[in-house]
Amino acid sequence: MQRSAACTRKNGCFLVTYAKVSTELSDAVFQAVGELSELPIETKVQNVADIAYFGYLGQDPCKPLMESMGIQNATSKEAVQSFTNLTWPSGNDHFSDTLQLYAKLVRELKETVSKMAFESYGVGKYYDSHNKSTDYLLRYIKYRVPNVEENNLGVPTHTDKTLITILHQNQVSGLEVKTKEDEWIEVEFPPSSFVVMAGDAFQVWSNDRVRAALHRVIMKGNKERFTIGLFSHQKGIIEVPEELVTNENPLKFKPFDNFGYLRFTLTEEGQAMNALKAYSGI
Ligand SMILES: O=C(O)CCC(=O)C(=O)O
Ligand SMILES: [Fe+2]
Repeated sequence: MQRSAACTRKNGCFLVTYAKVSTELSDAVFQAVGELSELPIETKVQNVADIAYFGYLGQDPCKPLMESMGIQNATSKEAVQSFTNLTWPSGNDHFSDTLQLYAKLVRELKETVSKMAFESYGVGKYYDSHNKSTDYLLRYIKYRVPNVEENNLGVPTHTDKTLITILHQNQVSGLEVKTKEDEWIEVEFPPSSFVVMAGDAFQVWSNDRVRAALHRVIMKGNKERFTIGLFSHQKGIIEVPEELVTNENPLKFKPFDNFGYLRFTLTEEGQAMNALKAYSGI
């Protein structure tokens, strides 16, 4: 299998080296979420959310290898603090300081990348108002090593429902991206690298110019895998900028409610792979 060509614009993602997150911070954040994942299950299940996947997920028979927890509104100091109070009632300043700094820096990366994307399409004037209405969810995802007779699928094939997802992993690989030619390619994360991935909301915003990355996780080897992702969603309604609607590329989507869509994808109808067209296609 090729390993270098997974993250390309054509596949809806790219790899960046981001030195603002130092090796020390990266190690500290993986250690912090490692400790979080070791807390008793009774503590972790208290992380409930209005939208299921924003909170604690685990023991799912469809995804038995995976467990995850989300910190909603993760770039707000108060939100990280109240998450920390929930999980460590006697306090854990090291956890909240580490997570806050990490979320702030990865958010800056997301902002830089989105601004560049807006400018490259000649619609930079919309960037500020778009940026103000972004919601940030920070999640860790932990994958255990499968038992001998178990399937090694960590996360089944999907696109994210986000505008942009930014992923960072410990040393253990497993993420695969599907090309337009229907080939699966494993993503290699060099040190200090992050995967920037377009989600369905970005596909809508770009009027189908950018395709949301189709991806999955396959566990290989005998080490557990951790990923930390910053998942950004749009509050309010996304309208395709009029500049991106042309005779050659007519409007493909109705005004799009990102959170409404997220809820829709958790319904039976929305579990279909063509959920985006079903929800918002013209
Ligand atoms: O763990 C990964 O690399 C990807 C996780 C993922 O695709 C997701 O949580 O949406
Ligand atoms: Fe994903």
